[in-house]
Amino acid sequence: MSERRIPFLKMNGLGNDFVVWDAREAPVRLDPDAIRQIGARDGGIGFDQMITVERSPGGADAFMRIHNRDGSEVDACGNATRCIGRLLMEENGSAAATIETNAGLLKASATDSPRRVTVDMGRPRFAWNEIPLAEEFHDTRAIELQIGPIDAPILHTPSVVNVGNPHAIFWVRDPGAYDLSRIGPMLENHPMFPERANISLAHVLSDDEVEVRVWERGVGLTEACGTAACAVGVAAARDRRTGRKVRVHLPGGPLDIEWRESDDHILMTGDTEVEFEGLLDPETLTFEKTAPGDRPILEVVR
Ligand SMILES: N[C@@H](CCC[C@H](N)C(=O)O)C(=O)O
Repeated sequence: MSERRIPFLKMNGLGNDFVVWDAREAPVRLDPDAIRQIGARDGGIGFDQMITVERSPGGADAFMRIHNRDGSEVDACGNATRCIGRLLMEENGSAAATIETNAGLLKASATDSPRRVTVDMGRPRFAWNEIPLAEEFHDTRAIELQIGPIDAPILHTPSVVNVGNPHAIFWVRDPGAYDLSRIGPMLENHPMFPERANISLAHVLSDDEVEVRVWERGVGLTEACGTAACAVGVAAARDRRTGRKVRVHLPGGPLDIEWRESDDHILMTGDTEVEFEGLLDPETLTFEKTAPGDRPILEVVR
């Protein structure tokens, strides 16, 4: 057993779950193999993303580093931003927190419930080379891409958008009717997406409600994906399928998305949950759950 076991928190946003380390005082370094091992649902801690809270070089309350369960480092995670926002607001005793990410500086703010958090995810990007796509398209509301037989495609002409990470959204009648665990990997790794992509199947229910299932890049099927909800909200409004405020229903629950007209920013509001605390042995990669203490939550992971 290693002398220094690393404290962690297990959290989730609508079932999209994370292990969280506080690396502001002492670095936490885990290579992709270790991330895959501890992220595994069978035998590991089990998570969709690993979140490392670090000191912010840009002067925000903290920097948030994001790894997918496959060990890849990525730039954005909407649900984790709400979770880390909640921890930082609790730590600072304030109603707002700033979070630096590789995708930019984000702001979390409190709502009338401590577990419900709003995050300003910044502006969406629509240019083909910002998604990025492998081919030039002037109109990214519906790009030429399809899978299945040429004359009877299974899915086709997705909207694409980057909200800190790449998303493709297929508009369908019934998201539940597709075998997303089979189709998802094909689309995630499609040559059109040089950095791979998060894949959503979306059905517009009304002017302010959309139902969505997501295949996340580097993870697979998840209960919810905050950036996918943002991407769907923006793509739906851009195409006049809905208004600029929508409730996105994901398998794990709803997220409220507003694409604000005044500054083009996307606001996302939804629940966060603390599941348990634990200690990881960085040598053996084994862990144990520990009893919750009576202290600010982020102190637990110091
Ligand atoms: N679960 C996240 C998204 C995490 C990153 C994504 N899988 C990617 O590779 O871009 C969310 O809530 O946004």
